[in-house]
Amino acid sequence: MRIDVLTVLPGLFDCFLKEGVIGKAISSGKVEVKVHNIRDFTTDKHRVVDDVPYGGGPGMVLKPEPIFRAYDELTKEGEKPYVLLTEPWGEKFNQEMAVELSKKPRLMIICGRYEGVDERVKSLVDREVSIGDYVLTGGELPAMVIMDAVLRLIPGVLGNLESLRADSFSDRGLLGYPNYTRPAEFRGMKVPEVLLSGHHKKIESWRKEQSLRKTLERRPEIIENLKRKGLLTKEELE
Ligand SMILES: OB(O)c1ccc2cc[nH]c2c1
Repeated sequence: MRIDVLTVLPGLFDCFLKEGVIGKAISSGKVEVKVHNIRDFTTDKHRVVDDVPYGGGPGMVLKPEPIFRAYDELTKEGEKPYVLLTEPWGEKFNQEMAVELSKKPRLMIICGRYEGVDERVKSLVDREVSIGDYVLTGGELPAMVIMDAVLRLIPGVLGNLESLRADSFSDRGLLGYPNYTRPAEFRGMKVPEVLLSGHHKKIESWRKEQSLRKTLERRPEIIENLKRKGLLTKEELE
């Protein structure tokens, strides 16, 4: 997969693209991520990327020309990207969307700003996406959240060990089961006996039950959504 990111703050992505699972996936060539400074696609000497909104009002709006120039330049060759715009008012991002996006060969993420982008930019956009109902200073952090959730799903990115753990449970958006490690007792708090039993079938069944129980308690809408889509097995529904 290739991802092109358009942003006025490219420096925010430096650590994200160098460290951890995502950093390894990029350095190994499993995925390609290019971050582009929208300012590099301006033509005036002051490299202006935003302007005051027509009709008045607070803040500044990202101008359409530099973004269109970037899009035209970056799509001259190769497959056309599926274009996302990070916006506070976008469609709520979730695991289902992450799975869908992970199947696209190429993405472009235009990072919105709180004051917004010129409406005409949306003629380039396939999906306006929000990571939640809260005010941020820009769409760069949402872009990193989206990339992290999507890129970890690319075959080979998580590596062998981790991919064994990435079962259909987490990828259906169900909450995880409780995790423990040594010591078996700490300040009077004991690890559940089943996890010490070495009985893999019982452990797997306990973990599934814990995950379903936690999801039902904290995010019942996820269970309802999976039920509606027939994505819960008969055993899981019991
Ligand atoms: O919730 B979000 O995903 C989101 C996206 C972009 C911006 C820009 C300013 N606040 C934002 C919030």
